[in-house]
Amino acid sequence: MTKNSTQSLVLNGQISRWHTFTSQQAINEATLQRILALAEEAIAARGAFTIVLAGGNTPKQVYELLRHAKADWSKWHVYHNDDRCLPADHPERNSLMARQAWLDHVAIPADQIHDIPAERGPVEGAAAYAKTLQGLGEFDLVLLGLGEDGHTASLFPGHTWDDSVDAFPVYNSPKPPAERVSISARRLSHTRAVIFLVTGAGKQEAVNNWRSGVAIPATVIKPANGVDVYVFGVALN
Ligand SMILES: O=C(O)[C@H](O)[C@@H](O)[C@H](O)[C@H](O)COP(=O)(O)O
Repeated sequence: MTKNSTQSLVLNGQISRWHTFTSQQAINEATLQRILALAEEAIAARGAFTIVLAGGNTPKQVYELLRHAKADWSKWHVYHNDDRCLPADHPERNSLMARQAWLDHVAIPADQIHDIPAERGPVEGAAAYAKTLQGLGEFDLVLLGLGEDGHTASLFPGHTWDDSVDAFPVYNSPKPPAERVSISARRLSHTRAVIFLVTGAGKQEAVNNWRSGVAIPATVIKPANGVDVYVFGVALN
């Protein structure tokens, strides 16, 4: 048995389904299988699969599993939900992590991998990415992480963000670096599926707040089909 339970909640207008796993391997494998299943569905239905990647450390092991997966990579289109305003080859860049762990090792056409040009700075990078996203319909899957303070993507507590645009500049991020580019909450919510990947005791307080109705930034992600939250090493009190 690799999964403990699934519970559904409706809080702050967000539908969330909580899936707890009994090991890091189990949560990684379940995430991999769900991504591949959603890709097959999307490609069968619409001839393409559009995925928006999470940054940070948590998803890296899943990206490493994707490196060895069998998929019709020619139909995959990859975006990022945020990135840090650092040089493109900086080890802290989310896009570099995804390329090294996975994208450099599979045959997704180069023009179907859309890094955020965050090296151009928050304003230019956001404007360029908003152009990249223009006219793109519903995403098929958005992967998201959760920060200890309840942030997701680069939507931080106490910040305001412009939901009239698809991508926006971030300043004074409490998680270094201070300057970033993020897809907006509204645009991240325009998706057929969301998986939050949440592991480790450090996320316990954020999960407790989320599940007790505190409007942490993760709660602004409100796709019509709700969000799936995959957790390991965090108690669902
Ligand atoms: O640029 C980033 O860091 C991410 O966009 C951020 O939202 C991340 O997903 C969370 O902070 C969780 O990070 P970990 O997975 O490293 O805990």
